[in-house]
Amino acid sequence: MITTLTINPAVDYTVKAPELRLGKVNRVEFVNKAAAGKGINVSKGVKNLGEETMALGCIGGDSGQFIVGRLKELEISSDFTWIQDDTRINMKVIDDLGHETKINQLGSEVPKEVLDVIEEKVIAAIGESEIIVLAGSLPPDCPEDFYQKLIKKIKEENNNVKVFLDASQAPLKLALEAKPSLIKPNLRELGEIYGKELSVEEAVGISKTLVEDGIEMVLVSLGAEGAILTTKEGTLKATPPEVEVVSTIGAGDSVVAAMAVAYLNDYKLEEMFRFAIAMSIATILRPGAEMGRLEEVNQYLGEIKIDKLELLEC
Ligand SMILES: Nc1ncnc2c1ncn2[C@@H]1O[C@H](COP(=O)(O)OP(=O)(O)OP(=O)(O)O)[C@@H](O)[C@H]1O
Ligand SMILES: O=P(O)(O)OC[C@@]1(O)O[C@H](CO)[C@@H](O)[C@@H]1O
Repeated sequence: MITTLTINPAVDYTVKAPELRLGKVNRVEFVNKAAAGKGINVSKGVKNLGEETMALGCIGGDSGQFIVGRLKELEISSDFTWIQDDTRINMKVIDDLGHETKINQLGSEVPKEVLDVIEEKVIAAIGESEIIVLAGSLPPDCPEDFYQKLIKKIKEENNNVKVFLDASQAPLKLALEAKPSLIKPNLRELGEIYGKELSVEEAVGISKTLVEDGIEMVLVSLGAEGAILTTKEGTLKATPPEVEVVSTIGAGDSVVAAMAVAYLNDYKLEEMFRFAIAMSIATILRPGAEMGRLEEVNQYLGEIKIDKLELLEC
């Protein structure tokens, strides 16, 4: 079982406004409404790839009700903790030039008692979970070391459970000390925690250091350029085919979902990475935060080019 935690979920409204004009009335072509937030997206991806998943987190109001209802329809188990305030609504506006403008709310504050309950639920889920995915931003006023402390607690409880982390900024930087099993920043996010813009070569260097420091897998996503994956075995670079993108929203989450499914099923590293990048292609051909499906992933596996960049001596 792959358990996900989304401490700051969202309902995503993705609209297509062909010629987005600032300060004008924009009429939209379509609306896609989705139960989202990074961990929830990972659960949707895991389910589409045929594995069991449980979504944890906190939700509130009508948007919270929508998320619960949608996950039920998708047959995804969830055990959310309710808060008084509404779950946020995130707007994504896609135009004809392929720009994706994302307007993400900060989210509702989560009382300390609720954070404690959620932590307890994560710890309780360890028994039946091989992998726990912690993903997305933290809500306002949530301590920035939330992920760091939670990873430490999970490891104290059971050192065999794998923790995959998809976070950014201070929560990611602080969590590195707790040594999650996998991190998946994009190139910009990795640069942010080192205070500079990074080249891919610099990202490989940093990934090697992180692996030497005890993080098992560092996957840096590079948008249309693909991704790099560094482990003790070295660094692999995946290059996806050129495709006509529908929406890249949730592409990173789909990579995390597929890495988790492949890890659970003991895939060899190269096949795991190929599977994850094929999943991202299946996902970007779908609207909004819809995740790719297994049959589509299988269709793209052969089109992902994997190169070995170098061996890492640890
Ligand atoms: N324009 C594109 N063309 C081909 N593949 C893409 C494109 N954009 C993204 N991808 C695929 O999706 C993967 C993840 O994308 P990206 O690096 O944008 O993640 P991200 O920034 O975490 O995204 P998000 O936060 O929206 O989930 C990439 O590694 C790549 O395989
Ligand atoms: O504001 P956060 O928590 O960083 O990201 C939230 C979010 O942008 O991430 C997903 C795509 O990865 C979307 O479904 C969602 O709206």
